[in-house]
Amino acid sequence: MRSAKDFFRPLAVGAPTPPTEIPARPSRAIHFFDPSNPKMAAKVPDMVGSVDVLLGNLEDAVKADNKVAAREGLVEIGQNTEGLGGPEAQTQLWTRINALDSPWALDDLTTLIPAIGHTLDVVMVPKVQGAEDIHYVDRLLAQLEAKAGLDRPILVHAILETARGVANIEEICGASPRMQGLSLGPADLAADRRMKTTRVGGGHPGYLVRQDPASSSEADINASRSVFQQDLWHYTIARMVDACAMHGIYPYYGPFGDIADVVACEDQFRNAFLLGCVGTWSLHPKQIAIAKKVFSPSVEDVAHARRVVAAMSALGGDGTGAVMLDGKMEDDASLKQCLVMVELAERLAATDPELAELYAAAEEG
Ligand SMILES: CC(C)(COP(=O)(O)OP(=O)(O)OC[C@H]1O[C@@H](n2cnc3c(N)ncnc32)[C@H](O)[C@@H]1OP(=O)(O)O)[C@@H](O)C(=O)NCCC(=O)NCCSC(=O)C[C@H](O)C(=O)O
Ligand SMILES: [Mg+2]
Repeated sequence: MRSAKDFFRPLAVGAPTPPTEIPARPSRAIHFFDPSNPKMAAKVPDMVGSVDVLLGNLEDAVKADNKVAAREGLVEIGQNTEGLGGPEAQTQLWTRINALDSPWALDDLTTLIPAIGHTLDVVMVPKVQGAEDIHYVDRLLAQLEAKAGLDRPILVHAILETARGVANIEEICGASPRMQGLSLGPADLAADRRMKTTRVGGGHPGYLVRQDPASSSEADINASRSVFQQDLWHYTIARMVDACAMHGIYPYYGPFGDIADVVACEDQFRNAFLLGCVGTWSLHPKQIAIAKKVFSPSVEDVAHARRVVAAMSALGGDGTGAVMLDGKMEDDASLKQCLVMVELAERLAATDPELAELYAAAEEG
């Protein structure tokens, strides 16, 4: 275990100082593209400015024969795309490297950091099993940053895709000051857990609770009864939210593979938003708008939150006391929730003019 005094010291001579806080940059949609796919790569410049994060995916969904082309394609994009990546950019540049036990992960990092380390904001690491995986990436990044002369640390994001990773979730989140967040990897996680599903994220019609029968007679048991589909991912997302909040980092949903079902996609994203996630992955251009809508607080919620803040301020501004608003009691605890909402809205509005206009109109109206 590292001593508390060493925790914020660089892990290599000449590497940038690790961050003491992870900036809350907008990251509602982490849009995945395959840099070896010319059609997808061609769309990247037009997406800059309108999506919070563009992620060059090097891992699953990229064919083995294209691994080198994907890495080189990402270098080309990172070096030549105006406005993409870096601390001031509206659109961050992330990558998902190959798994640490694969033949490609080492070359991914040793190629990308010298070539585009100055614009690369976050490295997403798949199939993280425990703190040891983060420690390995942490040290290697420090060495590569020092060698490349970078002046800011690249952050690390872990995907939860194994039962061991979920069991070690708190130690993963706290393994390095570089840890930026966690995403759910529902497809790999389902396989590792031996869940009996075949989907990439989302619900399952068989995972349900049925209304009690009117009586224990055979007729009533076989009668039609309401069923309520449950969320397969609730437990894991809730664990992620708590572990991330405890460590001051950010939880994200992950992939929703049924690209055609935009309605269920929105529902699944909203569940994650309500539980505390700050964003999700987008696999197809049409999922970007869904993610941006869901992970931005609604105009109605922001308007209500502002009213609570104003009512509690009128009471003295120190959070003590209680008021009635629309028949409901508001106090310090609801004020704190409302401040989460208002602060998120302000942060998003600062980089999203459309949203800024909507929130401003609600304030005036
Ligand atoms: C899912 C797709 C294979 C669908 O592609 P396609 O059939 O080409 O869709 P469309 O014909 O509707 O595409 C319309 C045009 O848009 C371009 N396109 C498609 N997707 C993207 C994209 N992500 N970024 C940019 N541009 C995109 C198409 O090229 C078409 O262009 P044009 O012909 O010029 O009009 C495809 O969307 C895709 O591969 N998406 C990414 C998949 C991915 O990244 N998967 C990995 C993440 S999920 C995962 O790994 C699981 C996880 O780890 C876990 O364990 O749970
Ligand atoms: Mg996966």
